[in-house]
Amino acid sequence: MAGFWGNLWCWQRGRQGSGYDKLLLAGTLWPLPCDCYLLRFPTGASVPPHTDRVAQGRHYRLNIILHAPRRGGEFVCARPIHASRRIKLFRPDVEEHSVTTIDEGTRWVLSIGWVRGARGGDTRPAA
Ligand SMILES: O=C(O)CCC(=O)C(=O)O
Ligand SMILES: [Fe+2]
Repeated sequence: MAGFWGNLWCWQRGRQGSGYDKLLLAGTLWPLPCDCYLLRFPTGASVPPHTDRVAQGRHYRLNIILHAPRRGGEFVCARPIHASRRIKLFRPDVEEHSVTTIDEGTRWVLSIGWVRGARGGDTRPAA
């Protein structure tokens, strides 16, 4: 957990190692494990298909597309809970998801994740 909080307000490479960066803005452990990231995807970045599993509980994520790139950068998830142009609510632990290559421009996303049913558990950082 020290590693998690140590990353507060520091830009880091995204976990999928595919050219995007993440900034941990805030997080809580109680009453619900929760994290809030700003994600930045420069031209050429993408996210390959993956799931974000948690050790315990059900992981939910609400992604708000603050700024869409000029071309590319589409969120792909076959079974989101809710998906509109700017708002994506999904279960990243069970539904495979990905982002197509950003062909032109920069994509900015506010990503809020939480885990239900995991007292003292841990949320997985976004992506
Ligand atoms: O940026 C996105 O649309 C999805 C990134 C992702 O993999 C996630 O939020 O778990
Ligand atoms: Fe993800």
